Amino acid sequence: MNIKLHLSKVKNQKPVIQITGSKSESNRLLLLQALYPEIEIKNASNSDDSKVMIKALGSKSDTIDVHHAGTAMRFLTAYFSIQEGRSVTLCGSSRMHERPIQILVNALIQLGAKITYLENDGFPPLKIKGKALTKNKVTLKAHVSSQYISALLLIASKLENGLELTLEGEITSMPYIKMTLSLLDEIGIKSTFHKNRITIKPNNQALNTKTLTVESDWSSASYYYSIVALSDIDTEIRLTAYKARSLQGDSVLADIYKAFGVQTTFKNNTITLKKEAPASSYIKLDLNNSPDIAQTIAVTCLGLGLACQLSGLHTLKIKETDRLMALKNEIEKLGGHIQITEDSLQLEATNKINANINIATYQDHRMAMAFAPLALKTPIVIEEASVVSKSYPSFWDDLKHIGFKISK
Ligand SMILES: O=C(O)C1=C[C@@H](OP(=O)(O)O)[C@@H](O)[C@H](O)C1
Ligand SMILES: C=C(OP(=O)(O)O)C(=O)O
Repeated sequence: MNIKLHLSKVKNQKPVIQITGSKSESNRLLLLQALYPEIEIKNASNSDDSKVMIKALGSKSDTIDVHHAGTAMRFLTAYFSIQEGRSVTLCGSSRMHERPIQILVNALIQLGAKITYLENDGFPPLKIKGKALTKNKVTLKAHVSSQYISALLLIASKLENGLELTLEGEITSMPYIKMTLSLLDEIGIKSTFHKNRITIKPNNQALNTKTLTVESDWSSASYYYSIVALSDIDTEIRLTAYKARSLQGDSVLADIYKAFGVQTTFKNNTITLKKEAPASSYIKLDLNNSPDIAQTIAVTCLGLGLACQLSGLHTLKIKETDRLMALKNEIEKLGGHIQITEDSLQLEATNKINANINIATYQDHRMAMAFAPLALKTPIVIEEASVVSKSYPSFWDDLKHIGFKISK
């Protein structure tokens, strides 16, 4: 369903929004909980991707459908590879069947796993016959998706001889690898990461019972950073529940949005975003470590009429959609001038945004959420608005709470 958005001003009572738990942290902890039931999880994400993960891990079926959830696809491929005696078909949405998985599958096969492709080589759906994996050394190309690496790390302590993983080439989305290692550390599984080699010892004993509280999702916070950046000086929005030391790479937003005049303060698990100054005139960023906020930042720049140069975007083409192409199409409809390459985008400064444009969302939650803040500049229509549930089901309700007018 399409929705029309309009917002003249954020409601001025300093609204507080409770954001659901990080889907990245949740999907890691859910998998670890399946391996180590001693773990208790608080503030887990209510996203579709986490619901898919919960359902898959609890399912006895021989066919598991992960829909659009990349983390579920990659993490469960590793998980089912070590479920001895179990045979499953792991499939997803039509887009999931276009998202590459060969690097992970090859690594698991090197460790002894039995995995075959049911349609196209290198892509889901997969047939996985679970067995004990006894080999422990594997080398993997690290520039395509960090999810392959996290998938192996999550099961590493359950491999008979642990894991010695060598990463080849430039490492993409590094904070997500560090998040995986930090969560393992929190539950008592130690690792070493020297140069390009990660080592984890086997652990087949029960862990000490442990409750972990998932921090709220920083990628979801990005849309509020954009809203505040596009608002008048002194506009404030509060978001909860965040931690002083985040495991999420997208917490870099607090630094990045200073250039847009947005200051972040942290108090009692709440962050306050406040527009304090005009934005800089030009934005140049390498987003290799935080690819999920690229769309948000590009649209903030468009809304503020700023030129920007974003690099490190080579993974965007294999996400929920080809995000570079999708951004180009929709920004051009709005009257923006944008050039894209395989791994970057360049936006020219524009001072006019076309009104009442229908923004296509390409089954990508982040397309819908990234363009919504533009309603502060001009009325805008978001097509297939329900896509947001992949990571942030209450997004539209929360926008209403801060004053957005939303009509069907
Ligand atoms: O491990 C994770 O939770 C994620 C890793 C990133 O993917 P890539 O490593 O494929 O860039 C990110 O884009 C995705 O939303 C979540
Ligand atoms: C890329 C994303 O998710 P995934 O790869 O897990 O589908 C995302 O949430 O932006």
